[in-house]
Amino acid sequence: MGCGSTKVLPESSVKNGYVSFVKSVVGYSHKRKELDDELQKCKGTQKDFWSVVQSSGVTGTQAPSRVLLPTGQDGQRHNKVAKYKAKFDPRVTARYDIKALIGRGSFSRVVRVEHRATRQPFAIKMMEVEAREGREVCDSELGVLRRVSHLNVVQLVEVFQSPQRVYMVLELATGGELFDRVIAKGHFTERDATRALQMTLAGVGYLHSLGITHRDLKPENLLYYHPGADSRLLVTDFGLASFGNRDPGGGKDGVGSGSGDSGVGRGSGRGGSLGGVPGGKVANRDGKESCDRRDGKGSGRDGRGDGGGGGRRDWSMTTTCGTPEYMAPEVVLRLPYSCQVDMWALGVIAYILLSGSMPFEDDSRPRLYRAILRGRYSFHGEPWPSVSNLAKDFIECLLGVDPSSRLTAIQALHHPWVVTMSASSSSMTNLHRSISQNLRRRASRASVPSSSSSSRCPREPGYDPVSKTHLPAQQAP
Ligand SMILES: Nc1ncnc2c1ncn2[C@@H]1O[C@H](COP(=O)(O)OP(=O)(O)OP(=O)(O)O)[C@@H](O)[C@H]1O
Repeated sequence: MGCGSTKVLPESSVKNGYVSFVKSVVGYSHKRKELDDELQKCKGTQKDFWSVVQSSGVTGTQAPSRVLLPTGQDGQRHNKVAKYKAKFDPRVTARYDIKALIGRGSFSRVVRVEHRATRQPFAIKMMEVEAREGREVCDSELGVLRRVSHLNVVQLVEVFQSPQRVYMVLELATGGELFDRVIAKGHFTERDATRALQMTLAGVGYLHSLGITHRDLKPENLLYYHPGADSRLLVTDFGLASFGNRDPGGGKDGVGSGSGDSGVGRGSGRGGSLGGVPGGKVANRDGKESCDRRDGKGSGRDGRGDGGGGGRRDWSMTTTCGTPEYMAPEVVLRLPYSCQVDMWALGVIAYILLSGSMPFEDDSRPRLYRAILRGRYSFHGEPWPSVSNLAKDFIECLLGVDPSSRLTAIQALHHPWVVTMSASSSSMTNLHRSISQNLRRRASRASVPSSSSSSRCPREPGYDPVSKTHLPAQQAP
């Protein structure tokens, strides 16, 4: 979400045409019509489906993953899938039947596949790794995915590699993005918000306990595993993730090239095993739920004890990356930062989840950054008068400009709002109407191109994007 905001990659590569999830939710039907029309026109021609999709502005980010190709175009879909299959390594197609396209990212395409022997569905994320940026994003993603095993983190099943491409076989999430569901439900309360946040916090706390910082948490990267009401939520997209200085594997995973397929299974005991992955999971795959704790926290606030475990993680990262609207002040300032940047992003997500609007938003990137640095946001307008004070306190505890003042993931899980609301069974205020209205309002504004939407974030150390000057190395936000 973010007004045509541009994701800032660790290197200077910038994702073009990044479109907000609000547009995806509200504007998709319109785009879908345009896409259908365009596909009709090029029926029988050699025009590539992807060029149609791209020129129509319907990207993987925009299109809800369930809506893959236009309906009523089955013949054409068949041709396109056939054409698309040709891009797959024969080792992959020998094992998996490519069914349909789910979406595409900056360096990737994600398809729905079926394992030929077990008929189990999976997703395959195919990443182009010939260019440096693609390889780096892939290295990062694979480095994390190889190490993780948790119910709320997307699970890697196996990997195939060639010099040009890496194919990651992942568990398939069919439940759509977090906000698809908020919109689709027609009814959304604080209890619903806390349940989504609980699952996200469990996944993020697990990552932090391994020394992994996601660095690009936002609603588009939170996918429901299945369409049912009891579905778990998965944290996905580790292209910007970092191990900081605490790489449990003793170094960044290289993707390698030209090798054969490789089982994964690291730490999860499931390497190369295709059977039973989606269905056979048990809570907390590795049996651990130790989350990070920051020293000096969790003592003075009721209900915010951290449950113990986990020492202070003091690794530092300095690279500016992420999606501007979700960037923590210390990232904006290019100060060394920690996994607490994810907690800031979760504060932004909680704010959006409860209101359908963004805490920090501005067409002008410098003004946006200025608001972030000041921690300036408000609880004015609908539906905030109907939102509980505890919910607002939760957000305030995450959107602290000083990273050490923010709750950690485990502390956030113990915040009284999360604990009481998620357990509540009484009916609560339906926030859906206000949320939808705010999302729609944003979407209509987002259709006006922003002057800052394609600008790049300079990467020099100490550069202050607000003043456009260089700051002293350790200047506090
Ligand atoms: N395991 C999965 N199951 C179902 N859908 C998925 C899965 N992984 C990714 N997707 C969907 O595939 C699409 C492309 O995802 P991908 O991670 O490649 O790119 P992105 O996150 O949209 O963009 P970028 O990587 O540039 O940030 C998205 O719509 C995403 O929701």
